Amino acid sequence: MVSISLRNVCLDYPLYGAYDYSLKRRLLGHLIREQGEMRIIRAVDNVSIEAAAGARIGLAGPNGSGKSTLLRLIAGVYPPSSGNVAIKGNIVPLLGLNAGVNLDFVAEDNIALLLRISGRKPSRAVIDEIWAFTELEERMQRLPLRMFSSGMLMRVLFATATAFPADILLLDEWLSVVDEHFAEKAQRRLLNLVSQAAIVIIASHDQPLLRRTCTRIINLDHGRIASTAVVEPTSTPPIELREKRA
Ligand SMILES: Nc1ncnc2c1ncn2[C@@H]1O[C@H](COP(=O)(O)OP(=O)(O)OP(=O)(O)O)[C@@H](O)[C@H]1O
Repeated sequence: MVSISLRNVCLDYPLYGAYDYSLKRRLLGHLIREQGEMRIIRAVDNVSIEAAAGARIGLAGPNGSGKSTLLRLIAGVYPPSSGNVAIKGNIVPLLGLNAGVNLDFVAEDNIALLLRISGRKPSRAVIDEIWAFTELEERMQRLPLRMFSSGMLMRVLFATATAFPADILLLDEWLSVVDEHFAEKAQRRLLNLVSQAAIVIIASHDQPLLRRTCTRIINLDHGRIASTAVVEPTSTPPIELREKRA
């Protein structure tokens, strides 16, 4: 059974000398280690969330309120500093560009690597199917990702991440770098993935999008859950990631 259980989870980012504004402190800091003075930012503060199959959760809140960090915790990118995270089911995290890629490796090696990380076998047929979705020239498969534009890179990463269905789908904002045509095609593929996933969590500043797509909206503030709103099922039409134009 697919589920997410976060119990009193905190995540602290260590800050390495970011607040040592004084020159004297900076110079002396190298000579005198100040014990017990590790500075941190608590990005997620005592968060508890339970989600079972069927959950569609929106994460809202101002810049820096901890939405992306919370998604990364659920994805297993970061371990919690304290508290407990228990996940059942495979996760597809769509958390932004460059996650887990090596820009010096050629595109097809990166695709193979990403597939292996998510427990899939990178067969020729799978890589070809992914490449066909990107609509990029065939020869580009053998070029390092460093040579790709951000839109091309997004195509490769998106096509790879969405090649297989997910039990749990994590989405952090969405697809601003790709051109119109690809965005439409990507949206169709994404909607398909969303409808198949048992649990979907979307972090966004777009309240109408969260209201259209989610059954529960968690508002974060300074890493804490400030409030949770249940979206009435009657006001939740079939999932649309974008506003329909009249
Ligand atoms: N790698 C990092 N190192 C140190 N602090 C970080 C790091 N990433 C985020 N933070 C801090 O953690 C807090 C939460 O950031 P996070 O990116 O999770 O917020 P967010 O709600 O997703 O913001 P936004 O809406 O702007 O994307 C912020 O105070 C931010 O400055």
